[in-house]
Amino acid sequence: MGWLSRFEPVRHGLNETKSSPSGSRDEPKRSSYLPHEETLAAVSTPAETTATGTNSSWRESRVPEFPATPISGIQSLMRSLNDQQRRASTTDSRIALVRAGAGTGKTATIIARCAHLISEGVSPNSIQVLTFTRRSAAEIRERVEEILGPRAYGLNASTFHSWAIGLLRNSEELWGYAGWTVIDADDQVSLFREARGRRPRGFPTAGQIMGVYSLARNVGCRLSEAVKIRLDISEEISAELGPIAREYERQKSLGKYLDYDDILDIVGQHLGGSEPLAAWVAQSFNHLLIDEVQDTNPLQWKIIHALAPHVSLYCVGDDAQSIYGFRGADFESIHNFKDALPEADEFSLTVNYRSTQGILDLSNWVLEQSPLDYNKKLVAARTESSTPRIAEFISDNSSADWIAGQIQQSRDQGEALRDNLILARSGWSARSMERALLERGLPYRFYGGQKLLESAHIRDLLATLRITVNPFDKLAWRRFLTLYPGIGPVKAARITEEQTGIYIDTGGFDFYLLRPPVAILLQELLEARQDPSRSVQRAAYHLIPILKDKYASDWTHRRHDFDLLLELSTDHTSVAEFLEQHVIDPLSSTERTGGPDSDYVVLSTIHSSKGMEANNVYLFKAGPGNFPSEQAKTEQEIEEDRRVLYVALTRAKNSLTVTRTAHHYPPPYTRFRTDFTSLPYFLRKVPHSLWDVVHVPEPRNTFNPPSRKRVPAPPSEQNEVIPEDTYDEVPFDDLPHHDIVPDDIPHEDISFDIAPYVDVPFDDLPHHDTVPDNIPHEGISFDIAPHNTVADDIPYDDVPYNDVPKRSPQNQHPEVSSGALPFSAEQLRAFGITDQ
Ligand SMILES: Nc1ncnc2c1ncn2[C@@H]1O[C@H](COP(=O)(O)OP(=O)(O)OP(=O)(O)O)[C@@H](O)[C@H]1O
Repeated sequence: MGWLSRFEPVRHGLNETKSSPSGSRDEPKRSSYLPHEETLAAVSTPAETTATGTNSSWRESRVPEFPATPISGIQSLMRSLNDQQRRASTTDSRIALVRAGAGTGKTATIIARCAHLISEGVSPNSIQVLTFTRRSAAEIRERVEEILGPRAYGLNASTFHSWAIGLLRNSEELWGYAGWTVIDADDQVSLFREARGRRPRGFPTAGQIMGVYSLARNVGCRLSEAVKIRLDISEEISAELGPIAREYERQKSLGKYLDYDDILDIVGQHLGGSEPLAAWVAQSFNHLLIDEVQDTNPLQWKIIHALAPHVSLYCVGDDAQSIYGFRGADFESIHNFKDALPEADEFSLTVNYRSTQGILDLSNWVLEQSPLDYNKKLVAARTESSTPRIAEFISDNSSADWIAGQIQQSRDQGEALRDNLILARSGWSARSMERALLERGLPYRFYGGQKLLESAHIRDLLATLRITVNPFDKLAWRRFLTLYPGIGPVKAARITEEQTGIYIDTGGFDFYLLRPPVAILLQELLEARQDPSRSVQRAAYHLIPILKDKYASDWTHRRHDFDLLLELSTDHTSVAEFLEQHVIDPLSSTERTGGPDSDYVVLSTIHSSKGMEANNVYLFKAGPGNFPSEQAKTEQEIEEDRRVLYVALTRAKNSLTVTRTAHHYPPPYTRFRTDFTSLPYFLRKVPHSLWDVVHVPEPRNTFNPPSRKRVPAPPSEQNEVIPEDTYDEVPFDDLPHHDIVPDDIPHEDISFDIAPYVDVPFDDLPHHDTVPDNIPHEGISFDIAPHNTVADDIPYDDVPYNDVPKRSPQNQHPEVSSGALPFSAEQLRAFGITDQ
């Protein structure tokens, strides 16, 4: 079958052979997250709706749904735990905090906790685990199922956002966001770009404004305070950001959009504002378990706090692994746990089962250098020894080539590729590593890179589907219409206004006013709204010829993504659900490559590597400027970067190799004119006993500046950084990826791979307009690196800043009737949440 024929009219559609996401097993449908009909019926009984949320009400409602019977899986699990873990996982405390260091078995303990509860007779349906990544939610669920078998089916484990959107969706009449579209960071930036308008050079970019606005919402501070933390701008400019945020909110309301921040904020505000509502929501799960609690931000805390009186709360975390401060995570929340919830019992786990003592010694040393007292000295249970290695290179490319060579050698000696984990600070900084792996033909999966649904060709296709779910989605209309030759932004905006107006008046579109191809596709998609795979097929069938032209330069690379998209769509029962789930929990485009048994190297950003471990870990590009990052200015930011390094080091089981590059591209290719010796650097004075220096002969075919004055320092000096005077001008043609930039682009404006740990949408990069559309943007960065501008997982508005209006019926779209805070007594009564 030809490739395009997959997208031709379906006779034997994929839906006919649709299997459950977890395979052929007849898996009971996971419980919907929250108040659904049965729950509503149940809470309508006065005795229960008046639950006050005291301990006794929690205990009374904890009626076992399965008889407690011995299960051999649980017995052997309990035997495999140490005393501390066993005590922590079987506690009777209603509120518990397990605070422990890296590799001490926190994940093992939360899994054991779930298994213990179920074996005691608690229904898996009434256990809700909240995690920070889809991967760890899936891991917890799968491992509990491995231990207990079918008895564990129905355990709820999801990310905070996924859980919160489930809550909004399962009782839409109450919350009032039916038909609203969840938008991702790219769409947010587009709205901010419009709200920002034509401001002069030097004014914060749309991405930066979005970043500070999100920060304000997450930490609950005023916008102007967030600006002071994040941006170095005058008060006059800062004052202009309030109206921009207000306009953003207005546009969101008109387009019926929810951003990431809205999802948690709406839930947090409502639960925090109404105890009966919190009690009602908590009816769906008697046990709430939170993984990585150190990464919760004030909004997430608000939710936990509101639910705490009504459930058994079990939290695990490690303060030394708190690395999400940039999106509002409160490092102190774990320290203040007992103040917030005095009833809590604390448990600690102190023995590390993952790493050799040599690896832990280096990790411990890194924390010991901190002015903060982490009070963590990891001790290995393992008796084998290994000493970490440091290898220094003259360029990132030679470092990447060497790592790839090491992995290839180990594979030749029979080791699995999956035994190797390569860690980089950002998707951008991992690029040269990807190139080296590709060159050697080593399959890899990349965690934390560009997400599938973020790529332009996929967004083009999905825009079409989005209109059918939310006819007011202006961003989607415009993206869809401008795909067609002859329709520019102005015409697209006119058609959008026209059609949304018609929709408000008639509840449908006027197809006669649209061009035939547009009308046909739209009509087909409207009919297929309950069939996501058919929708994807139809949209692909119509649009692929257009997209093929639009992305001609790298079409062969992009076209396979449509297969993946089609595969993903089969896991869902409606287009709305499909679109939403993949915005909430996006899948990296490489996460699904290879079959489940295929062997591949794992390449990950450090932030995405939480909870991972591997026999051999390579920390790529750990030089000055990265640890801490040059963008880390405040003490808190520097400390957070120390913890990022700590997370990276503690992923290693048997061997740990740190690489760094002594050379940085000189001006004019970057704006880095810094003397690197003057930068703070966590690994500058590492005692020689803690690592072995590997002297690597410079490999062939790597970036090698022609007039370089120095060779890598001899081993004795390798803990020192080579001074800046060794950086010579590097001709453009020696820069990696230079060949993707055509000759007519002004090369002076371009550098590559040098924007550490930022995911700035291409269109937000300065100079982006110097690069024509047919150049693959992924390969290009410019010499800017705003610090963590785009956070990918953040929550909405308590209006911590006075200048942005509260969400209320008055400032929403005419059709919208709810969203006001808090719910009225009438609303609560109507939904059986209260009876008076
Ligand atoms: N009691 C035990 N006996 C043997 N191995 C154990 C025990 N507990 C945990 N382990 C192993 O130790 C490793 C680390 O465990 P786990 O991932 O649960 O730690 P963690 O505290 O969640 O780590 P991190 O926070 O660093 O991701 C895993 O390989 C796990 O199988």
